[in-house]
Parts: sequence; structure tokens; C-alpha cells
Amino acid sequence: MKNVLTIAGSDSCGGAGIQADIKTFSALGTYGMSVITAITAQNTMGVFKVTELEEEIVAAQINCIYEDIKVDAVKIGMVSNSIIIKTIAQCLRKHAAKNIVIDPVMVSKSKYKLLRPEACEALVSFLFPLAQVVTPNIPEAEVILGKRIQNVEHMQEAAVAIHKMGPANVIVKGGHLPGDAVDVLFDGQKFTLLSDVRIATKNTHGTGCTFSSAIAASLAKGFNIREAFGAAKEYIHGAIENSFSIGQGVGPTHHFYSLYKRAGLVD
Ligand SMILES: Nc1ncnc2c1ncn2[C@@H]1O[C@H](COP(=O)(O)OP(=O)(O)OP(=O)(O)O)[C@@H](O)[C@H]1O
Ligand SMILES: Cc1ncc(CO)c(N)n1
Repeated sequence: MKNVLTIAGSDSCGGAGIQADIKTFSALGTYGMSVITAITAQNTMGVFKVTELEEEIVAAQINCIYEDIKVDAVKIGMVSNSIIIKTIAQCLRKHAAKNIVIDPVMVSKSKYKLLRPEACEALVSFLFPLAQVVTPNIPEAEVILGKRIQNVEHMQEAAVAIHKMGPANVIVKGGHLPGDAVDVLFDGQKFTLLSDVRIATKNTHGTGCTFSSAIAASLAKGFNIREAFGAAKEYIHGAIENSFSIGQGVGPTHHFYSLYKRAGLVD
């Protein structure tokens, strides 16, 4: 069994954040662990309150895990302030953490700010250089670079520019552009583009969290970055295709659809 850690925020309605990450790790046959950075009160309609945790308890959670358990990959999601960002960077350096996947979460689908604007610089300068891969969506890449991204060519340029900020690989996700869902990987030398038909659904709560967690689980299993990208793209496609409506807003993706089908729990 490979062990995968998520360092992220808790999503009370279970569609994104820590909860989506652990479901993804489990569905992909890895053992999931968590370091919680913030507690969000959210549902399918929006984020209503956020409490950031103290950096001491974030550091203690990370140290506890690394001092006892071999961590095969770590995914970092919502980290809302620069003190917690610096603490995480320090702890991961101390433990020589490997296979670090950074999803630079900034704003929820409902437009709530999950990263303090003044902390963006810390995220880039302290965490990006530690990453095996960073996975910004289009609005995140636009904030990081201060530039509009309107097509696949712009996504490729953005991947090159973000690569210069220190990560070994960059995947710019195209979920926010119209048309097919095209994602761009840049490894410092060449591009890999993966494209899927866009699934017509409103239920895409947590797609970014799920995608980056699938990459982390795949890296933990020994896949190289291109293989991990392919496995994550396939996983997110199935999870969105089988997404469902709970509540009144944006519903979650489905992590265990193939297991449920085999067990006769769904049609
Ligand atoms: N409707 C869709 N159909 C197919 N693939 C999609 C769809 N929406 C997003 N994707 C894919 O899902 C993955 C996540 O991309 P997306 O841009 O939605 O992430 P995100 O905006 O970070 O998500 P979140 O809002 O949860 O943070 C990418 O591989 C993207 O191409
Ligand atoms: C805790 C958390 N992390 C990430 C997202 C992604 O938007 C969210 N909605 N909530």
C-alpha cells in the first residue's frame, strides 16, 4: 500500500478539499492521510465561513505523520495565509518530502476567496520550488502571472512562465475555457496536451481537488508525470460523468462509481 497525504482545508459538504482528496486516494487504491489547514462551512451553494488553524497545529500534524509513516506523495490544496504557507514549506523541507503536488487553490466555484490575496506571493516563492507539479486552473494562472488566458496557446505560454517559478512540472487546467476540456502539461522541455469532451453537468464541485489528488496518488504508485497526468484525466472524467445532485447548487463528483456499479448499488 502507498501512503498519500493531503494538506488542505476541510469542506463540510464533502465535495472538495480534504474530503474529496481522501475519497480519491481511497478510490485509487492508496492510503489517505490529512493535515487540516482550515475549516470551511460550505455546501453546494457556497462557502459561508472559514476558520484558519494556528500554524503550530498544522506543523504538529505534518511532523507527527512524517516522524512515523513513510509518505509516498503529498498534495497541497487550500492554504489561506502566508504564515501557514511558510510553516508547511519549512516542515516539508525538514522531512525531505517527495512527490509534492500543489493545487494553488484561490477561489471557490461560488467565488469565495480561499487564499488571502497578500499570500499569493508566499505560495509561489515558498512552495512552488518544492513541487513535482503545480496544477493551476485558468483564473489561478491569470492571478499568478497577471495576464489573461483565453486559449490553448495562452495556456502553453502560462505553463512555461510558471515553470520558471521553480516547480519541476506545470499542468494548466482548461476546465474554465469553453469547448473541450483541454489540459496542458509542461515538463521544462516539452508539452503534453490531454483533451476530453466537456461533460454537460452543473455538478463539478471539487473537480480541481479530485484531479490533483489523483495525480498525487498516481505519483505515489510510481507513475511518471505523464502517466500520472493520464490517469488523473481519466479519473476526473469518470468522476464528473457520474456526478450527482445533492442540495440545491453545484453537486459533487462520484469517486466510487465503478465499485458501486459492480456491487449493483447504482444503475
Ligand atoms: N465539464 C467538464 N467535462 C470534462 N472535464 C472537465 C469538466 N470541467 C472540468 N474538467 C476537467 O477537470 C479537471 C479540473 O479542472 P478545473 O479547471 O475544473 O479545476 P478547478 O477549477 O481547479 O476546480 P475547482 O473549482 O474544484 O477548484 C481538468 O482536467 C479539467 O479539464
Ligand atoms: C476546502 C476547499 N478547498 C478547495 C475548494 C475548491 O474550490 C473548496 N471549495 N473548498
